[in-house]
Amino acid sequence: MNTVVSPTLSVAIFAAAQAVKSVLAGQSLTEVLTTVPKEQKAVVQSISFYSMRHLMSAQALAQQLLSKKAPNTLVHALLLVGLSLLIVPRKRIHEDFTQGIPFYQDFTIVDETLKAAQRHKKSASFKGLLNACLRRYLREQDKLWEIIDQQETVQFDYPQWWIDLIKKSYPQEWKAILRAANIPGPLTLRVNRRKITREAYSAELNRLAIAHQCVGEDAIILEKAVPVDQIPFFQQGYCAVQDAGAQIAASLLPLRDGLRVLDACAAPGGKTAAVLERANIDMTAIDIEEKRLARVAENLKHLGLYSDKVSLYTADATTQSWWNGEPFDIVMADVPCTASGIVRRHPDIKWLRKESDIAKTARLQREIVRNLWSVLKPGGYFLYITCSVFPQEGQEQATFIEKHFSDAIRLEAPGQLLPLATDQQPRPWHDGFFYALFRKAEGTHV
Ligand SMILES: C[S@@+](CC[C@H](N)C(=O)[O-])C[C@H]1O[C@@H](n2cnc3c(N)ncnc32)[C@H](O)[C@@H]1O
Repeated sequence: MNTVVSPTLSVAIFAAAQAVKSVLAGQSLTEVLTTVPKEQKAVVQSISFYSMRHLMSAQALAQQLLSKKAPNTLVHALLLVGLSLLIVPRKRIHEDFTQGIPFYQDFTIVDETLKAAQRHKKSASFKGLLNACLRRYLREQDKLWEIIDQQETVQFDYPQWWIDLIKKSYPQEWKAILRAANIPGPLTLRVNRRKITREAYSAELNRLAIAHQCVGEDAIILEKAVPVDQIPFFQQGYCAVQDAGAQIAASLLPLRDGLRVLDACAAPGGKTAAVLERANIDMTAIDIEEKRLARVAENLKHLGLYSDKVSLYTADATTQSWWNGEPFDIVMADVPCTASGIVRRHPDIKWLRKESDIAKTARLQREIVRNLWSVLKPGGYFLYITCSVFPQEGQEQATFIEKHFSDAIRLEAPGQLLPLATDQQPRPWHDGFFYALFRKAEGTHV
């Protein structure tokens, strides 16, 4: 095992501020974090994720503290990161779930943020301003919170349009849905049933005194997250990391050896692999992004699931250029969506999405579904999936499929899976997903 030397806090704060700045300019945090040196990754990720989770609060405080606009985006981002570390004790929902976000003394946070500012000429000359803002926050925090805490956006740390939409869609559960997504998701494994049974893997974890919980058919939730290289038998392909909600896909399909299955939006291949673990099927997996599709191949190889029965194509699921004309027994359409159901694992989504994106993705989803319905055999199964909690991408699309295709028969499936935070279960065991399953009536023509 490699020993990773932790960077100093100021280095981590500086890198986290760069990451926050990039997200505010529209870049995905996952993408930004790939450029962070390995030895800094864990701490930079934990600080930038925390800042993303509580960005609305930090922004509202920054607005109170600055008499005018921040001099530049780097200084603004440093202020947001410094403030988000200072508000940890106020925002802490449950001791165990802060996962890696350490408590620092207030004076340490201020000093290290100022040292971070010194790392770049654009921020070095504004150390005085940062110092004044952070110290004023410490002096006047009760008064400041009294002013900003009236705002729903601050109470929940979401943009107002998002809060309004969740409130309208789920009048009973809206608060629990919003709160759940601000708590980091657990590390969940899917046991590769080709290599070991879930029971045997669980027994192995018990032997190693690794606390865990078995959920669903193949999932194991580890009580404490660890780096993947410390997951027992991960390197040998005995398990993969996959949210328990995502694992439901394979369990809904009537899989058996010899069937022709299409995974239409496959990358990085989590559901492709889960399906291949269950039966010797003839798998066609496509994805529009070449780089992401390459990860499907890597992941299948790692799990020992890659064979000549697997065909991978970089292709657009709204076209049929990739198709050899032979219809599929099963089509799995894990369509592109706003990803509003996986915010706890990707907190930048809250700030990257715009309300207008929902209609755009919903249009693309319908285009993909229209195209894929025609590659399905009569009598075949069609599984529509999104990792969204917005009904426009879930329930409304399922209703569209039922109405638009006269040969579509809707079958039993979970529908909208909501991750809800309750006092008993502050951290839900799955992300937000939508599943609708259809059968194409027999006697229809492709
Ligand atoms: C929700 S992710 C799929 C996750 C994957 N099924 C899994 O379980 O690992 C959606 C995928 O759709 C792909 N995608 C987006 N537009 C597409 C299109 N028009 N045709 C095919 N794939 C598309 C994206 O590149 C992305 O990899």
